[in-house]
Amino acid sequence: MLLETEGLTKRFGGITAVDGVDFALEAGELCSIIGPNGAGKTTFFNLLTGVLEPSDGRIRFDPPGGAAGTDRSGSALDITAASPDETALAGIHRSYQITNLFPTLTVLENVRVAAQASRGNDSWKLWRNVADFEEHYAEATAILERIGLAAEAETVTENLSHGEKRSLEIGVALAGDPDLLLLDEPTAGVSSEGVDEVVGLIEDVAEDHSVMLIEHNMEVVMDISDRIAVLHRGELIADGPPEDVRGDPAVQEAYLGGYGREGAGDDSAAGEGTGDDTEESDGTADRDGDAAADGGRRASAGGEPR
Ligand SMILES: Nc1ncnc2c1ncn2[C@@H]1O[C@H](COP(=O)(O)OP(=O)(O)OP(=O)(O)O)[C@@H](O)[C@H]1O
Repeated sequence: MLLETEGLTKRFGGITAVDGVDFALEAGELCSIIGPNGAGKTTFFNLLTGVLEPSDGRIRFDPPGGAAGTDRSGSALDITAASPDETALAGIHRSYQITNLFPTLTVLENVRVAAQASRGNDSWKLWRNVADFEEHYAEATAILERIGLAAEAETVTENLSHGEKRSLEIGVALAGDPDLLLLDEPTAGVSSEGVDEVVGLIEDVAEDHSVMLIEHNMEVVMDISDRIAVLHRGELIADGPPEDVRGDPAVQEAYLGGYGREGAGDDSAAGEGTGDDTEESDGTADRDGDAAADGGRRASAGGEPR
């Protein structure tokens, strides 16, 4: 098992955002995490990457080649209390829901800086070794080729299209050659033509990485996932292959609201669990319910001290 959580729980005051989640990911899997707004998906990612410390439970990570920077427990690393730097060094990288790029740096520089940072404690010793510096450029250039942005290497990042920025975020997450990539809504806000490109990139990246994906676009989720895990009010209510999850009555009730059910068109949308107000033509869940509260909450979630 590459990643395993046991009774993973996060409480914020009276709210239990992640509630006793037992989850396991095999190496090589592409697993989507779905669920209504506020279900605990981003909190789950924040726990796995050390942005938040669990209130309860454990997280173990067993990268194929081993990893430095965290305590070992048995054969796997116990990363329950690891910091974001430590989880990154262990081999878990992520892309963010809200862009995490340096807007005024070039596309190449964004990936190069990430490649350098992924080397952990050596990253600040810029003068240490010119060869290392060259290596970071070479890695960044190879990543730009892979994500289809080689021609934009010298473009200032803020001038990229939204879809290109999302691809670049995946490129940044790829720097340092992680074992597990966590992608938080990589198609959010991307135009329908752009979505195909981002999805193609995710499929390509999943060829040689394990991937966990938070995604509201059910067309995308059903199409590319090996497995789907469904969170509802912090609890894992379903976990299995797309065809099983799609037909699961509890999932239909909590989130899908008719999506993929017999008689419903494949363009029906996942929703908020009411099944009555979320029809959209692109198969994307309605996420507008409490946009204002959402924005404020995310700002505080991202900045919460450990
Ligand atoms: N830093 C925080 N402080 C207090 N409450 C929080 C914090 N972060 C998240 N929450 C609460 O935890 C619950 C789960 O939020 P989370 O952002 O993980 O859900 P989500 O499934 O990612 O939602 P979305 O699809 O809207 O991104 C919500 O009730 C949210 O308000």
